[in-house]
Amino acid sequence: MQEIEPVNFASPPSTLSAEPRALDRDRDRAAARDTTRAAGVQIDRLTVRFGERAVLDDLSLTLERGELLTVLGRSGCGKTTLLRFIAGFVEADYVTGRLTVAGRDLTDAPPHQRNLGLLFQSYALFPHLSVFDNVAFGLRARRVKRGDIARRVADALKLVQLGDAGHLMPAQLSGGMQQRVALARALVIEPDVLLLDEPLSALDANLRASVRSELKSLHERLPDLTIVCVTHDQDDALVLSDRTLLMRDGRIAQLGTPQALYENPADGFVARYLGAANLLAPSLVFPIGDARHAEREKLACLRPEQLKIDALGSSPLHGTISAVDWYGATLSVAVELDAMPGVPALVSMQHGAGRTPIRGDRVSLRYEVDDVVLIRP
Ligand SMILES: Nc1ncnc2c1ncn2[C@@H]1O[C@H](COP(=O)(O)OP(=O)(O)OP(=O)(O)O)[C@@H](O)[C@H]1O
Repeated sequence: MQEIEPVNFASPPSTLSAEPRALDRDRDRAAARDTTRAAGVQIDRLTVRFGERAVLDDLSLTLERGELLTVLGRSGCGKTTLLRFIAGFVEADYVTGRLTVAGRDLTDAPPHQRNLGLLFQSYALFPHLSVFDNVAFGLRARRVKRGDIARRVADALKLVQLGDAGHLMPAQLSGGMQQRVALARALVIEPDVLLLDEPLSALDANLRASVRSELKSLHERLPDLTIVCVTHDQDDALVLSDRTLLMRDGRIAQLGTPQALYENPADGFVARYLGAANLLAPSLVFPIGDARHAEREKLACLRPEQLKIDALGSSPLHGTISAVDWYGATLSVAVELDAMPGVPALVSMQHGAGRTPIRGDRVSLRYEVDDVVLIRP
């Protein structure tokens, strides 16, 4: 069933004159905008314990308003629990720590008072409702006026490029279009934060790429909307994120731009998680005389595209090609290093750039010493 939940429902209409309340509300909103410009979501010292186990362990995090954060990590590391905490779905008994969204302390607020849009893995829409009615659902629950509903639904559908689809039924839409309707439904309530849990995982590879671009352009068109997106997919993180949070066992392994995580991983776990990494003994890649040559506590990290295959020569890295895999535009070449048997170095090269390597070739690997990053194991 549908798991997209606009969680902010209306308070009953006031019997008092609507105008002063509306003015108050507008003034409050304006004030909130001013004072919270820099703070979209703030999490302070969050620990979630189920029994003995801390699923989230003393986690602190501040997102700027309008930032798109992707949350990555292995299965079971606590990604969904983090999202559920923000949404208000983790029972208070299990939680210590505080949550502030758009300047409001929401730690103890029930889910329906948090003004969040949720879009979870399954995007199934209500099959018996038209696209319009699916999107209008949350607004009707909040008792928004009819005319306003029509306008806001039209705006939300336009935002996801489905301005003409309001009259269609879900069964008449492709998977990608259904996912966009689900997004419109999350956005129509004008949430402060959009929480996405694996929003692309039910889509096939092509559709995934296209909905991913939609999401990116949507983020550009809604600069004030803070988005937290849990994903397993590195490409989602690389394409979408302002910043990526890589989690490990309920803690932050590294938080930064995807580029920072890729180019300057904090440790071997991060290096291996985001893209392929060659992790080598520093003595193998730094020349004698370079202080880093003698470094024993660290690993030297070189990405596959930073290695070049060369004729056997004077490079300290040499060995035998053990596999050549073709990925369309690129070739991935595994080289069993003489100095490190059993853990082949990976080289990525453009297909068609020079002679295609052949399994069994004896080769050297060239690299720039300046490209090598020293990291914790
Ligand atoms: N209500 C709960 N009671 C007990 N344990 C729970 C509860 N919710 C989650 N867990 C446990 O907490 C751990 C983290 O779960 P969570 O769903 O946050 O992981 P995840 O990183 O999102 O994993 P996945 O990528 O597989 O969705 C898991 O071991 C899970 O079994």
